[in-house]
Parts: sequence; C-alpha cells; structure tokens
Amino acid sequence: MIYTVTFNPSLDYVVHMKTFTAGDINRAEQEMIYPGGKGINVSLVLGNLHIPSKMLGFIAGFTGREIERLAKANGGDTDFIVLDEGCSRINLKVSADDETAVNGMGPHIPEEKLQALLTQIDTLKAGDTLVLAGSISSDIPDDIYEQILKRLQGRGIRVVVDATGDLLKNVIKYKPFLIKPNNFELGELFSVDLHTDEEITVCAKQLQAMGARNVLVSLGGDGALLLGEDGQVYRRQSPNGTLVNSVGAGDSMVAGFLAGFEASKGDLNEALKMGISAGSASAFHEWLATEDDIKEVYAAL
Ligand SMILES: Nc1ncnc2c1ncn2[C@@H]1O[C@H](COP(=O)(O)OP(=O)(O)OP(=O)(O)O)[C@@H](O)[C@H]1O
Ligand SMILES: O=P(O)(O)OC[C@@]1(O)O[C@H](CO)[C@@H](O)[C@@H]1O
Repeated sequence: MIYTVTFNPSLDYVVHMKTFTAGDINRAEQEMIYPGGKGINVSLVLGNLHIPSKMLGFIAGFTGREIERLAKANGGDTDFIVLDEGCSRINLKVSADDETAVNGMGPHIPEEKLQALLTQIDTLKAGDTLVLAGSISSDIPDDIYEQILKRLQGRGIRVVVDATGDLLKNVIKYKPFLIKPNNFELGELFSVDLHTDEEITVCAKQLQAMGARNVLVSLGGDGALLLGEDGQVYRRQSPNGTLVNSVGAGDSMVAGFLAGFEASKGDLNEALKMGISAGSASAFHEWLATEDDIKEVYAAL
C-alpha cells in the first residue's frame, strides 16, 4: 500500500488571465478550485492510474472539509487528522503570461495531533511505500521528515521525499528510495546554479553518496535526469506540447515514476518514462493528468 503525507494541504485557487500586473487589480477570466498539496496530488494521480493509496496529513476548518470532500470526490481515500482550530490554507495560483503563486501558511498543528500522525505512520508494514511531500507549517520542527525516517528505519518501508532545503537534506542519510528535487532546488542544496546535465549529475551523485538511492531531478520543460541506484544516469526530454498549468506536474511525475517502477518490476528507464509522461501530461492540462492524458504522452515519447 502507498501512503502519502501532506502536512499542509491546500485549496488551490487557480485563476487564468492573459496578463498579470503586480500592484494592480487583475481580473480572472477563468477560475477553478482544486484539492491541493503535494502528497494529495501524488495520491490523485496514482488513483487515476488505478493504484490505491491513502492520503494522510492535517486538515482544519471549512477549507479543510472542502479539501477532503474534493479529494474524495476525485477518487481519493483519505485518513486526515482534523485539527480543532484554524483553517487549511488557500493557495493562489495565477496562470497568465507567466505562472505566479502565493502559498498560504496553514494552521497551527498542536503536539498531540503531530503524535497522532506519527502513530498512524507506525502502522505501516514492510513493503509499504510512504511519500512525504511538500512543505510543513512553521511551527512544526524542521527535522520532522528526518524523525519519521528514523522511526521507519530497518522496517522495509520504501520512502519517497519531495521537499526542499533542510527538510530534504536531513533525510538523505536514512537512504530514501527516491528524492525528486527540481534543478533549482538541487542547486539550492549546494548553493550553486545548475545549467548543464554534467553539473546536475555532479550534485545528484553527491546526494547519492550521502545516502539517497534514486535521485530524480525534474527540469520542467526540459524533462528530467535520473541518477539511478544502479549508478546509471537516465535522461529524457519532455515531449512538445502547450503548457496549460504546471501546478502539480512534479507531483504527477512522482506518481508516474512509482507507477512505472511497479509495473516494470524496477526498470528505472521505464519509471522515468512514466514519470515524464505523467508530469508533462499534467502540465499540458488544466489540472492533474488522467490515465488517458498520460497514455497519450507516453505513446508520443
Ligand atoms: N512546460 C513543460 N512542458 C512539458 N513538460 C513539463 C513542463 N513543465 C513541467 N513538465 C513536466 O513535469 C515534470 C516536473 O516538472 P517540474 O520540473 O516543473 O517539477 P516541479 O518544479 O516539482 O513542479 P511543481 O512544484 O509545479 O509540481 C517535468 O520533468 C516534465 O516532465
Ligand atoms: O507549499 P508547498 O507545500 O511547498 O506546496 C504546495 C503546493 O504548491 O504544491 C502543489 C503543487 O506541487 C500544490 O497543489 C500546492 O498548492
């Protein structure tokens, strides 16, 4: 079974307009509300590919109830912990000549609720996969992902981490199965700007030397580079297509990778191909890719 954890779920309020001007009143020409947060997105795309998963994390208030309702309405299986106070955040995504986002802060998570999540995670069994994805609210200790990996050590659970900065850096020594920084996030870890595949590979190799098993570096419209646990570098370009909304493309890529890895019984080239197919299919559509969207991109790769 796959479990995804989203510490800070969101309602994604996506507005489209031709141009966006900072400091001015901008009027939307199209608007949508989606359940958001990286783990939730991973689960939804897995579900679209008929792979069961359970969404864990924290929700609060009317926004939290709506996140859960929308997640379930889109086929999600949820076991969120409900906070007694506050509201889950609303993340504004502006899609215009460029994409701009304002991500909210999210509610305070009391210690006993955090412990309740850890207790849920303790029930995972050997062979399960745990996806830790997204940011955490500021009152949660920033070694929380590390604490979780430490608890799971030696229990045969495959862990995927899609996070940035210290949240990511601190887990690597616990040998996560997969990490998926984008090239910018990878560069940030080493305080460098990455431009070429060679530069990206050097940094990915450092993360692998520190413990990460598979390092999947997403490159937006340029595809992705995978440093596999077999030591090989796999590289694929994104297919051509029209970008509609890239929110969740990275999460879709994680879901596609896991789906491809399972279906091919561990073929990393196939996992990367499915990852790119799902990521690009989501980028080419208004929201997360469906199975048909993914199949169409896969066939063109
Ligand atoms: N403009 C694009 N054209 C084609 N494919 C894209 C585009 N943007 C993203 N993708 C696909 O999605 C994958 C992940 O994208 P990206 O590198 O932007 O991830 P990310 O930064 O984690 O995204 P996000 O945080 O928005 O989910 C890429 O490797 C690619 O397959
Ligand atoms: O603030 P975080 O947790 O880093 O990212 C949250 C978020 O931007 O990530 C998803 C796309 O990847 C969106 O659904 C959501 O709004």
